[in-house]
Amino acid sequence: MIIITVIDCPKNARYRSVDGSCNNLRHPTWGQAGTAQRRLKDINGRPMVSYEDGKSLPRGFPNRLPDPRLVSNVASDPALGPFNQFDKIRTGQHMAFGQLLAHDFIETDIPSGIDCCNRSDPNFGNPDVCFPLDVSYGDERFPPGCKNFIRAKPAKEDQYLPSYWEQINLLSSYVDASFLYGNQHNLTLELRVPNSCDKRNHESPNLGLNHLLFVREHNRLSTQLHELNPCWSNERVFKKLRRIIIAQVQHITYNNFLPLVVDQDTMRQYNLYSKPNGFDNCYDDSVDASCLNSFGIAPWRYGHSQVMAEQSELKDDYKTIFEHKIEDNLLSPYLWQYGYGKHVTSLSRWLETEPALKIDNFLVEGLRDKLFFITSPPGSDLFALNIQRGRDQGVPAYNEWRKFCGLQKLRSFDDFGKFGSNLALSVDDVDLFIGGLLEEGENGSVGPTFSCIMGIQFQRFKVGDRYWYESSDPDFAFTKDQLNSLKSTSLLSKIYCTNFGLNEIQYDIFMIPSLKNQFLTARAISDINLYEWKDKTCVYGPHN
Ligand code: HEM
Ligand SMILES: [Ca+2]
Repeated sequence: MIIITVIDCPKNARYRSVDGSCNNLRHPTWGQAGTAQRRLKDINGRPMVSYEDGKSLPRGFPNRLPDPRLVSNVASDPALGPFNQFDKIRTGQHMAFGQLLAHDFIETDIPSGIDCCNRSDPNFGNPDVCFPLDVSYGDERFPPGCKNFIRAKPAKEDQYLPSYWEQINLLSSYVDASFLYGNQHNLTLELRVPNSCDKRNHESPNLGLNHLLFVREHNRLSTQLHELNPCWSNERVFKKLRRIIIAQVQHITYNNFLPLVVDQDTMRQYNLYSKPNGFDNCYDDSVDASCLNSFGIAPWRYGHSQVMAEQSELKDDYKTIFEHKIEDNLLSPYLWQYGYGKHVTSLSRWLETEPALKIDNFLVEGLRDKLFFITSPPGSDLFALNIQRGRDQGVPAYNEWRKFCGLQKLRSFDDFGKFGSNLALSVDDVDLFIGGLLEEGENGSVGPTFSCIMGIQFQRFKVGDRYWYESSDPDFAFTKDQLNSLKSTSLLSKIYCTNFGLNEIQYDIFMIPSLKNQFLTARAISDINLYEWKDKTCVYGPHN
């Protein structure tokens, strides 16, 4: 549980807080872990919210809308394929980094240990807590009837709360590598080591691997920085390095990763690229960087459709593959921990070169039929969960978002092509998750509705972050040389090959190796130059 305390912010803090508090000095809780998610407002200033009773009951409650498992079945009919196509550009590591980022900015607070299908559970039938699925007869995987679904908790103690329910984000919303440094103040300060303490990091092997990547990067640079500055205390090295790693994550996210998620118009319209050189004082303290409910519920779940059917190993000849099915390896660190981590390199090779699946309306069997089936048989359906969660959190239907984004509403089911009217009873009821995924974007990116919501969110993460890495604020800025050095060397391929022991790697790890994105030796890609952080007055150590 996260406890929000009343905050008296230090005025000239040199480092961002662990939980995101005091980033915004006028609104110290904006973006803070444990606060409410936010809603977008339409052009008339009305919040984008849609509860059945206008306050808290899920959209469509109790059964005005088709059951989400049914929608999932309809939208995933292989006859409507092609099914499970590979992406022509993006790698598995593109998928994996998207999940890592999700674990940087959003984790909705959802209670556990409640069985909404069990009459003797005290919450049985309580619509504030339970919103179970109702699986139809004839489902090929799950028994008919009640299937557990626990509602996200409403936020209670937040000064910004409206009259309807908002849900809680347990993480700091800022892009601040909190997947690595955590979201709770005392934990990080006590350990003074990156603790990779996001409790979901075993969800999939690709995720655990990426956590490991940044733990190793922190530890590698920490030794170097200490050698350069022997008189620095451990705490000083830790804090400086945390700032450096956050800058790397911000730079990579905005300049290499996002351009492969949203279209180029969105990148430009929302000013998402960094300046090629020097500072950018884009900070605006009227911008709230807190995560938007609508963003976490559907657009940023686009990555579920990229997840491949396997999480495999590629040996050093880059040909021999040892396949591991994804459903057999969820909620388990086994793949990257067994044999004392000896298989990390081969797993990393596979993620780096294997194409991700195309961003579309299909999820692999391991997620749609067999999600967590080993730990909680017979498992679940992530597609259906995403739809139900959108309804649970009062997120309006797809057409409302088309309108919000200035796009034409779809008028009839013919506009959905082959899927027809099985998605909902009215075209205005189609859920955002499915409507958004049925759109196609340029070069395989997400379509215009998801791009629009993501554009707004990533602009807020950037201009609403006082500690944004390009800032020249004298309290905490990098020097111009440090910043330029970070901009020219922050490349995930370098971090990846250095920490996973690869001798060569393609220049842009988010894109499949090709003539334009060739393999280079690890040495050919520049590493971060920590000499820029050498304190010339510091020769002996360790003192302070
Ligand atoms: C690799 C396998 C993955 C698994 C097994 C997985 C599983 C899950 C599960 C079980 C949930 C909670 C569903 C609910 O009850 O609402 C979830 C939520 C979510 N996932 Fe994934 N996911 C995976 C990959 C990804 C990827 C690649 C992305 C993005 C690129 C992503 C983004 C999200 C987001 C944004 C949420 C909502 C988080 C929240 O609000 O708490 N996931 N995922
Ligand atoms: Ca964060």
